[in-house]
Amino acid sequence: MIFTPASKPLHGTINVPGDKSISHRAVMIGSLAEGDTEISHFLPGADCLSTIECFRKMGIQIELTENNTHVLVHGRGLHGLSAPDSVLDCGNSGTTTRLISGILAGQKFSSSLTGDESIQKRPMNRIILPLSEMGAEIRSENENGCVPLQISPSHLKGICYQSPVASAQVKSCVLLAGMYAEGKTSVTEPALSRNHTELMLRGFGAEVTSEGTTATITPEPVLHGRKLTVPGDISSAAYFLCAGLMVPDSEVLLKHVGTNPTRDGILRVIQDMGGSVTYRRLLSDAGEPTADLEVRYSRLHGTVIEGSLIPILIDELPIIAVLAATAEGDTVIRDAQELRYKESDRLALIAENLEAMGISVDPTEDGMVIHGRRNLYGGTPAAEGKPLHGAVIDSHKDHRLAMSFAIAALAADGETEIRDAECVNISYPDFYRDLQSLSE
Ligand SMILES: O=C(O)C1=C[C@@H](OP(=O)(O)O)[C@@H](O)[C@H](O)C1
Ligand SMILES: C=C(OP(=O)(O)O)C(=O)O
Repeated sequence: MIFTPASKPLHGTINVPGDKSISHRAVMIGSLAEGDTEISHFLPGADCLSTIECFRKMGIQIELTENNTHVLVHGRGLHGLSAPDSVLDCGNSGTTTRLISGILAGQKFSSSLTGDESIQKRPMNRIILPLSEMGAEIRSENENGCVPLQISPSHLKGICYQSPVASAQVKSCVLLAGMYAEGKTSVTEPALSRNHTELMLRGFGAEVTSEGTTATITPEPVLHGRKLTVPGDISSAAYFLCAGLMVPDSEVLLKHVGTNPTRDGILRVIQDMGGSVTYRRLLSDAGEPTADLEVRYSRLHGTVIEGSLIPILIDELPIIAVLAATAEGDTVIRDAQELRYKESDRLALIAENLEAMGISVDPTEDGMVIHGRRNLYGGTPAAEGKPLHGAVIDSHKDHRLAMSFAIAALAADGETEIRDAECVNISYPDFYRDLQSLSE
């Protein structure tokens, strides 16, 4: 797909699609609840649809309406899943694979799960190890620490797990398995990752406590089906936040964005870089805060992004790197080695693609230094003086790279071609339509 530079300021309002993490969890926890769960503003991305298909295969009736953004889950209780008659396909979704494994470890039936080419390369030992410690029978079929995974019934016992990584998927997997264990289960992480599982389990009636970076669950909760509205995904809003900041004289309003403090690292970084974002209409539902975010073009400078900030902006690092490329001075990213284990090696591909667009980048083992070119950006959206060069970008079918470089193309001095651009379907099916709407 071909992208052209912005020829005028971006203006408009985006109804940000539902949060991917929360959409997955609503289907999973709703399936294990007693009675119906009605989910509004569900994200109809391919990843969340994979989660729905997996639960349908285990006997849960799930109805989709309103262009798949309204979901009715007929929950069957904590022990109401039935044995799937074929392998569970998690598609491209790490969240589906890791969270569902925790649930499957507690079932009285055997199951196997797999996913696409990218999922087959992603590390699963990070969940196999703690689940095995709980007594689960889980193994990687090819003994390479990846899917396909085989899970057989077993007796689980609660553990206190010290996770070596700040990963919400690992934490959630262990907590979900903890619902079926004997005794309490707790997970301590090196830094706090997104806490949607803890908040949602609590909202459905489970006893889950959080103290610092430790979350603890009491087993055998009775979960009650409920109505919930999924906040807009800050990871999707991120592309338009950055576009609005980058293109001179732009002003964009992003509606009903989730601003949970375990997800809002990008807003902290933008503030640190000198960006203007105004919060309006602040609301909160079951512990999940939301706001309308108004973003304006700003003259940005480089910053340092490291430590406990990393897990709270992990999926936004590709677009933050693009933003940094258009800022004045250097931006340093450290402690982000986790980015190598996503849908692609995002650290390598961010650096490679920014360089293809004329930005000088010094890659490191756990991050990079980006030498921003803001000083070359003349302060008008005209093609002359743009900080980046148009280039051919290989997304490696990674949705976050495709979207990040579609935004980079706005600040480039010629056409940019993005390969496999349709992969945005994973987390933001209407991304290109929404992007286009800001230039009309
Ligand atoms: O729990 C979740 O919903 C997610 C956790 C993060 O992964 P890790 O747990 O691997 O950090 C994130 O990158 C992913 O997009 C969604
Ligand atoms: C890493 C991501 O998702 P997942 O781990 O669920 O595949 C992502 O959406 O950027």
